Amino acid sequence: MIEKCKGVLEGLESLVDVGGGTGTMVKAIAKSFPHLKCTVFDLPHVVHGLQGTDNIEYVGGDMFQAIPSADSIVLKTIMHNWNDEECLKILKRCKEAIGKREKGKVIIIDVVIGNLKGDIVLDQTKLYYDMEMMVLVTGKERNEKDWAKLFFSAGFNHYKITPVLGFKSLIEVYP
Ligand SMILES: C[S@@+](CC[C@H](N)C(=O)[O-])C[C@H]1O[C@@H](n2cnc3c(N)ncnc32)[C@H](O)[C@@H]1O
Repeated sequence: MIEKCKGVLEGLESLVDVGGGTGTMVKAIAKSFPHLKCTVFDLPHVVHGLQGTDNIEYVGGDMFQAIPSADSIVLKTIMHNWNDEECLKILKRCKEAIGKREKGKVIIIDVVIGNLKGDIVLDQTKLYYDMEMMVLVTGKERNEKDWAKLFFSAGFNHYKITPVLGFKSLIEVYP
């Protein structure tokens, strides 16, 4: 992500990685963007006892209740775990977290089915994950139309999909 989409994070002052686990991705981002104030947000038992740094903070909580406020909210491989109703709740909490910030956006890293026309292997991988999500959790993989419906229903205004991360894409969603 840092190699291929550095511009996505440029100019931002703060970032929250929702469902960020123990902070693997945030540590890499913080290294490349030392002035970016980063928060790793995950369930309390996941972040319990983890030590932050000058620009990394760990916060425990529930993304369905409230998400810490920031310029950018990252959801990496989160949304495909949840059904549409649950995703709508998460996106609404993201919108509240961005508030009226001028640079505010949500950055989603996830599958977009059918956006790389002609790549059969990637399409098959995406559909395999769709099946996995259906069987293991309440989630699914989504095509652009599914994503757009969620974004607009949650009150977002526009979005941009960049298919640069293998079978996953980076989606910027703006209030
Ligand atoms: C599939 S993992 C993705 C982890 C990481 N973003 C990645 O891409 O490797 C989902 C993460 O969401 C977290 N999570 C699940 N429910 C949550 C909730 N209600 N609030 C905050 N985090 C949650 C899990 O603890 C886990 O770390």
